[in-house]
Amino acid sequence: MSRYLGRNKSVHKSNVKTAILLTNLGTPVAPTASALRTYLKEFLSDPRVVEIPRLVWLIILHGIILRIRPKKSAKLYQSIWTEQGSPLMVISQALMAKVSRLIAEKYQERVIVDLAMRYGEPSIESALNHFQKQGVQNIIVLPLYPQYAGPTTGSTFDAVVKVIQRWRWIPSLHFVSSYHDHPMYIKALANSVNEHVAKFGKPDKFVLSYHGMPKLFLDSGDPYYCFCHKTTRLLMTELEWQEDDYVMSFQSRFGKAEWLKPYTDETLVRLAQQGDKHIAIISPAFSADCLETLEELAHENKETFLNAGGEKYYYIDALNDRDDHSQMVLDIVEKYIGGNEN
Ligand SMILES: C=CC1=C(C)c2cc3[nH]c(cc4nc(cc5[nH]c(cc1n2)c(C)c5CCC(=O)O)C(CCC(=O)O)=C4C)c(C)c3C=C
Ligand SMILES: [Fe+2]
Ligand SMILES: [Fe+2]
Repeated sequence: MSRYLGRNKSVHKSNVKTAILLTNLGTPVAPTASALRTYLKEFLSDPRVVEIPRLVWLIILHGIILRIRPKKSAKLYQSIWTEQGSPLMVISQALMAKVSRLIAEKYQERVIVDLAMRYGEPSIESALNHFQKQGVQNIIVLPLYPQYAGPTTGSTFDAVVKVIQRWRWIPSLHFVSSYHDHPMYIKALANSVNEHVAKFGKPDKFVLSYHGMPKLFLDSGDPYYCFCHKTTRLLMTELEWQEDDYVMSFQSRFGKAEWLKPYTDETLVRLAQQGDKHIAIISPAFSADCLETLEELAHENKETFLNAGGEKYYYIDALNDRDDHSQMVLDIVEKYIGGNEN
C-alpha cells in the first residue's frame, strides 16, 4: 500500500472548489461516567493540554484522574444535557447550519461547510477525508476559539496536519489562528451585552470570565492571556464603558498548579464583599455555551456570589447561533475563499 493517500483520477477536477471546516473542542457522547472516561482520556492525553513530563502524567491520568473525574463530571453534564444532546454539540451544529445557509446563498455548491470536533466525533479526520474525496483544492479551517491558545487552537492545527500530511496532493490550506480582535466579533459581543442591559439594567460590575490555563503556558510564550486582555479592551471601548464598570477573571481551574489569575470564583466573592450587589457575567472565550458556562458560570458561580452577599447575578449567553455571529464567521472565512469560485 502506498504511503500517501491519493484521490481517484476522475476527481482531478471538481465542482466543489473550497471547503470550510469549523471546529470546536468536542464533548462526551452521553452524560455517563463511561462516556466521560473515553472523552477525558483522549482530551487529557493531548500533550498540548497537559505539559507535565509524559510518563509522570500518564501515571497520574490513568492511576487517579480517570478513576475519579468521569463520575464527578458525568453528574455535572447531566445537569446541562438537553434532549438533542450536549449543548456544545447542539449549538455548534446550529451555528454551522446557519453559516452553511449563508455560504450556499452566495456560492451554491462551489463552497461547502462542515463541522468537526478536536476530540471524539465528528472527527477532523473524517471531515478532511470527505473533502479530499470531493476533490477540494482549497481548505479553510476555523477553530471556534476567538483567542488563540496552544491547548485549543494549537492542538486543532496538530490534528489537521496529522491528516493532511498523509495526502499525496496537498491542497491550499488556510488556518485561522485567532479572531480575538475581529471587529465583527467585538460588535457581536457588544450587541449581546447591550441587549442584556436593555432588559435587566446596567450591573454594578460587569465580569468578563475567560477559560483559564496554567500560568506556565503564558510564561512559556502562549499569547492567550494577552489576547483575552485585548478582547476586553476592545469590547469596553465599543460599549463606551469605564475601567471601574468591569473586571476580568479566569475560570475552570484544573489541578494544583497556578493558573491565570485572578480566579473567577475568588473575584465574585471579593465583588460581593465590597458591595457590588448586581453583576452580569460573560465568557468571551466560548463561542458556544457548554459545561464551563452553563454549569460553572450560570449555576455554580451564581451560588458563590449569592452566598457571599450578592443579590442579582446574570449570565449572558455565548454568541452561539446569533445572526451576528454567523455573519462574523462568514466574514472571517470569505477572505480565503478567493476569487476562483465564481
Ligand atoms: C487540563 C487542562 C485544561 C486546559 C489547559 C484547558 C484549556 C481550555 N479549554 C477550553 C475550552 C473548553 N474546555 C472545556 C472543558 C474542559 N476543560 C478541561 C481542562 C482544560 N482546559 C476539562 C478537564 C474539561 C472537561 C470538563 C470537566 O471534566 O470538567 C469545554 C467544555 C466541553 C463541553 O463538553 O461542554 C470547553 C469549550 C479553552 C478555550 C481553553 C484554553 C484557553
Ligand atoms: Fe477546558
Ligand atoms: Fe469546569
